[in-house]
Amino acid sequence: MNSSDALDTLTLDAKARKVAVLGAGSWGTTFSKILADGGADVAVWARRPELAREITESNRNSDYLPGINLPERVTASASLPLVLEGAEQVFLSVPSQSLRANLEAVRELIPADAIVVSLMKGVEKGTGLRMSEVIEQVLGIDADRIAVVSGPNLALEIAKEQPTAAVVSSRSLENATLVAMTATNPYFRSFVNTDVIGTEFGGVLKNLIAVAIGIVDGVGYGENTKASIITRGLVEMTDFAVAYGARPETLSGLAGLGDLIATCESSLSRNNTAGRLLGQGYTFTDVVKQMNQTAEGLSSVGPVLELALAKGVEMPIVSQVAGVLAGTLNPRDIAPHLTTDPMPQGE
Ligand SMILES: NC(=O)C1=CN([C@@H]2O[C@H](COP(=O)(O)OP(=O)(O)OC[C@H]3O[C@@H](n4cnc5c(N)ncnc54)[C@H](O)[C@@H]3O)[C@@H](O)[C@H]2O)C=CC1
Ligand SMILES: O=C(CO)COP(=O)(O)O
Repeated sequence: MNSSDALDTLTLDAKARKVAVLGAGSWGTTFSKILADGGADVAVWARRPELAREITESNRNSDYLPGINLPERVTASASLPLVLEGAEQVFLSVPSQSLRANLEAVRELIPADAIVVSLMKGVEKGTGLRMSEVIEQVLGIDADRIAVVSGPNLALEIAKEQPTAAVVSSRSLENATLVAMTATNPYFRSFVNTDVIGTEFGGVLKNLIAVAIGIVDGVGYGENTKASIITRGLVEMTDFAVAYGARPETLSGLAGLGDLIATCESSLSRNNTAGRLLGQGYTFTDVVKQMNQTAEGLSSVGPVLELALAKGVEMPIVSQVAGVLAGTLNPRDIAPHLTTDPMPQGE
């Protein structure tokens, strides 16, 4: 059977029944709720046994999702073998820079046919690899068995069951579809595509533009400045992703424009919040101390600029963000730098 025949025979019965989620932060926990509300039994791995206990016994994760009740189908443990046993799909939601070490610990435990799904939006420092590439390298599995999820997905809004869409991407459309069926419920709808590069880079790059938006917000600039940065930011995102093989339409979809809008507009966004603190005059070190959740943009700005340089892609906004993070650019000076060329540019 070729893959399109296999797709034709897929029915909703093919939804995974038992899944594992590694990482019990705000997104890992929220995604567990999405999967459970879609009908799966979800085992979550939490590093801290006391958090695992709170999730299983009280159906709560009060540090990350205050006020949210989790479904009974979500249970948690600090034991990786227990969580991974029998999982048909394994979702990964740890900070990007910790993925490699975490994968090394689970390499032998992931069930042989399980689909491995990245929920993360970062690139690895030092290698510049996307999360699906780190998964492929460390686990040594075929790229068809790897999927990524991205989109306008602020965790707390989804945990409150506000209607939301995302996109699941895999080189195998069949596997993307299996994951999307499992990650669909009355308030969360997953679409599919096969552009893994565009889907992953959309999530990485919008974080950097959201940091820029936070910075100008913190300075006190208004809507024109922000709209200019969002619009030109989307051009930077698209140029970069296409140079690495993405399809441009992916960047106009949920994983690109969709996520850019959500992250740039919301004070729930940690990247936006980190930028706002920088714009208010806090140093990078102060900001890192104040953030008690992951703001991936702060770690991915360096590797993204290295990747851009390697392909000759100009990223004036991302470069300005790097300047503010390094303390070499006054946040007030970020806005006019939407191009590096003093001559008028074609839009
Ligand atoms: N929170 C959100 O709204 C969304 C987050 N994401 C992505 O999901 C990924 C995870 O982010 P969040 O859950 O939001 O972060 P978080 O900061 O809320 O939680 C991270 C979790 O990983 C754990 N952790 C920290 N260091 C670790 C390590 N070295 N090894 C293992 N676990 C470690 C923490 O204890 C925590 O449970 C990020 O790549 C983020 O971009 C994607 C979509 C939405
Ligand atoms: O990815 C997200 C929304 O889609 C979450 O954004 P932050 O990581 O900036 O909170």
